[in-house]
Amino acid sequence: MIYTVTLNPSIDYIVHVDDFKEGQLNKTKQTIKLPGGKGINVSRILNRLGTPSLALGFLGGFTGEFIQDWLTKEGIQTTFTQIADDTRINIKLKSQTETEINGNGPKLTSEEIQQFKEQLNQVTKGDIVVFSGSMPPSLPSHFYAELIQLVKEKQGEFVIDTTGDSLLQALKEKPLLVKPNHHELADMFQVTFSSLEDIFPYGKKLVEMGAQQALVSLGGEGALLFTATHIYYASAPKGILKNSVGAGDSMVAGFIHGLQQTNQPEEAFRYGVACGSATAFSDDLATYQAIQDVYDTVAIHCY
Ligand SMILES: Nc1ncnc2c1ncn2[C@@H]1O[C@H](COP(=O)(O)OP(=O)(O)O)[C@@H](O)[C@H]1O
Ligand SMILES: O=P(O)(O)OC[C@H]1O[C@](O)(COP(=O)(O)O)[C@@H](O)[C@@H]1O
Repeated sequence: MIYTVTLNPSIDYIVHVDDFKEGQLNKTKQTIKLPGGKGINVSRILNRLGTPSLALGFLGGFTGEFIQDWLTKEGIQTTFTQIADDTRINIKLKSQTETEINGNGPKLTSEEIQQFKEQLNQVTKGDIVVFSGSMPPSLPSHFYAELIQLVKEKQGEFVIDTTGDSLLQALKEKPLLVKPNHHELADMFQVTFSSLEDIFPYGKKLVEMGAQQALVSLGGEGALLFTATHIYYASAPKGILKNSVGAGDSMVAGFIHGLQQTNQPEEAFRYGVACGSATAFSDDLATYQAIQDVYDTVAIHCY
């Protein structure tokens, strides 16, 4: 079974404004409300690819209900821990440029946290747990480390898509996959990248430090995959950018799906790139058909 863990889900409120002017009254051209949060996005794409998963995390209030209803309608299995506070709303403002305002997240009680941890007891050998995204402020900084230990005790595998120290600490536990984007990778090692080759030593480092596979996404420039033996590069498939929110999560979902289907990292990479780009070319996350259309155009170069 694949479990996705979204500790800090969100409603993604996507607001299109023509010619946004700061400090003035602006009118929206179009608004879209979507269930968000990285693990939830992974579950939604897996579902479209026909790979079942169980979505875990915290949900509360009217915002939590919106997300739960949406996922139920899509036929996604969920066991969210109910919380008293409201799930956050993240604003994605699309105008001349893209601006994001992400909420900090709700308050969690110690009972709610304990209840959530008990969910991980159902993990068994060979299951994959996908830990994705930020944590609400009431969780301790070592929370992911604690959850990873729980999964390892059960002999499960884990994927982690988060940033900074939580990601660095997780590497020694041998994640099946990590997926920083190039900005996050540069921040982690306090460096700057000015060419594709600049990224190579740091991608390799993720593998040397323990990752079984490391995807480094490059937005509209494509992506790199580092394995113990190879470096693969895929330029981004061509299309019209509509909304890149969730592109990274779609890539993670595509990779996991591809790996389950074929057990070939290169093939998993192809699925990952197809899902990421297909989502970037869609208002919501990519549909199955959009993914298939892009899949046929992905070209991979092996270094
Ligand atoms: N403008 C774009 N055109 C084509 N593909 C894109 C575009 N933006 C993102 N993608 C695809 O989605 C993947 C993940 O996007 P990225 O923005 O790097 O992730 P994140 O959302 O985690 O920052 C990229 O590696 C690429 O394959
Ligand atoms: O948990 P975080 O890091 O605050 O990110 C949450 C945001 O990330 C998203 O999951 C999108 O992530 P990506 O664009 O990286 O795929 C949004 O749905 C959500 O608003």
